Amino acid sequence: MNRYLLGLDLGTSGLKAAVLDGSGRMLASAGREYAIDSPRPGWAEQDPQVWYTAACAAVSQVLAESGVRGDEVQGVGLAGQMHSLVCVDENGAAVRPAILWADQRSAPQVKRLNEQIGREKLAASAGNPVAAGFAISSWLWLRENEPETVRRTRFLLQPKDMLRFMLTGVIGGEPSDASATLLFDPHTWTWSPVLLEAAGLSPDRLPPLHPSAEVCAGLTSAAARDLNLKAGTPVVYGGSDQAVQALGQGIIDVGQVSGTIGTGGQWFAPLAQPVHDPQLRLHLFCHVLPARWHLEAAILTAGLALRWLRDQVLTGGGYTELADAAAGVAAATDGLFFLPYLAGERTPHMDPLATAAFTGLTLRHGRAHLTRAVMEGVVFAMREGLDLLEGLGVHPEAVLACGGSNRHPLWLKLQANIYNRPIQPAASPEATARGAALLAGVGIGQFDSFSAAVQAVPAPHPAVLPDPAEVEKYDRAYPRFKQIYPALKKAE
Ligand SMILES: Nc1ncnc2c1ncn2[C@@H]1O[C@H](COP(=O)(O)OP(=O)(O)O)[C@@H](O)[C@H]1O
Ligand SMILES: O=C(CO)[C@@H](O)[C@H](O)COP(=O)(O)O
Repeated sequence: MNRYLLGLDLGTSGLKAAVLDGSGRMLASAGREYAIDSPRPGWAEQDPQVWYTAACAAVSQVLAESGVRGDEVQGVGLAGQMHSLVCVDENGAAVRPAILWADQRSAPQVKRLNEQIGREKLAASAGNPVAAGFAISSWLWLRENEPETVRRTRFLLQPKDMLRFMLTGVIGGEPSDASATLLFDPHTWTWSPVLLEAAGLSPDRLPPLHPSAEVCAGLTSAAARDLNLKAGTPVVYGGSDQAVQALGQGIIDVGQVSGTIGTGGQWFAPLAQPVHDPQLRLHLFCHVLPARWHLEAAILTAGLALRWLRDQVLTGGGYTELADAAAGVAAATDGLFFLPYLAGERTPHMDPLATAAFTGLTLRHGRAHLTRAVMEGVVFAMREGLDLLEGLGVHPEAVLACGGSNRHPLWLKLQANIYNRPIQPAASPEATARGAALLAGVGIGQFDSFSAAVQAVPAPHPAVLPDPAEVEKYDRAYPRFKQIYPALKKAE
């Protein structure tokens, strides 16, 4: 009997599935998109049933495309969008739609929580800043606005924990996602008494926690029928999409660092000890490996800024055409800068009200200059995250570049020159679904270690090296970029 692994990546805009063979090589991947519901401005919700339906469709397709039979799948792993809140009743049924990480309704609760707990206590208990859309903040909003939801809620879950419950009938959680709720203490790997008290929650309202790679339970007969898999197939606890993506890219050891420019931007740096930014501009979360943490910088609008420019401003072009033209104009083009805070910002400002701006516009500037400024602005914003990592002792020799931005050489060159480091473009698409399947492989004993699991991750493409002349230009421009946010804040 062949031994195949299935990984499910429950993302914000869709669910992806991947099938790996026994060595960890990806045979096929497939996905289904879904909407983000916004019943009021600033709200972002999804009905968990939509995730389940997407999982059924994506799994059917990936089995068909890989030629793997459902009964040949030996283990299922999960990854999920982080921070979000799913409230379920005593039968595990969703009490209301999930409130997603992108939801901004809880900004007033965040402000109050910060005042009530204070930065020092927050740093000691959670090692993290609180943000709107994190489970703790959304829960505090529910307490003030939906008492009936609060009364009916038995467990607070994360999205992939909800999907796992729908697959196995078992409620549970694991550290990588738990640490991103802000109800968890990443120093002790347990729910935090300080934060639970602040949220008015008793610990039994949170799911019991298990290692990410541990088998939770087998697929129920009903789920097996819906997914065309075998009843009883083991499902592991899974992990947060950032940590599982890192596993799927082979980033498990200290010193390896990835920088992602997708819709948003993220830095991911594994740690052997928990270290947090005393000013709470970075996140400290648990990895999916035991006794390993990671620092995360989260930039809310990265590639999305180019999409905004393409769709709302310079209508009519494609990404490639725009970026090709931008490659033809000078670096840090004539003093034109773009601050990419189109939807507020997390790292470094943790300011949901931050806004975007072009500065230095003149009659000389056209499509190509605007595009270049937008792409440079995104990479400058990422550099601020890298600087914070360096301040905490993370000095990567090279950066593994991930995300849709790898599709254009200008994005890669800008990263090499603005970070002044070799950029290795990741060769592995669908790294999160791959990582989820690898986690299942560890859980069922197909791989005897995480290091063995990542052996089949494809090596990155050849590195893009910094160009000293461009590095010098960007080193001069970067301090000017950093002055824009405080200057605009002062002018408000
Ligand atoms: N051909 C291209 N040229 C330049 N940029 C691109 C190209 N294709 C994708 N991108 C960038 O990648 C972003 C999408 O990244 P991706 O990782 O696919 O998104 P997601 O976060 O939804 O998975 C786009 O918003 C765009 O900025
Ligand atoms: O906010 C974060 C990480 O802190 C995101 O990684 C979310 O977890 C959602 O990811 P996508 O579904 O957009 O990939």
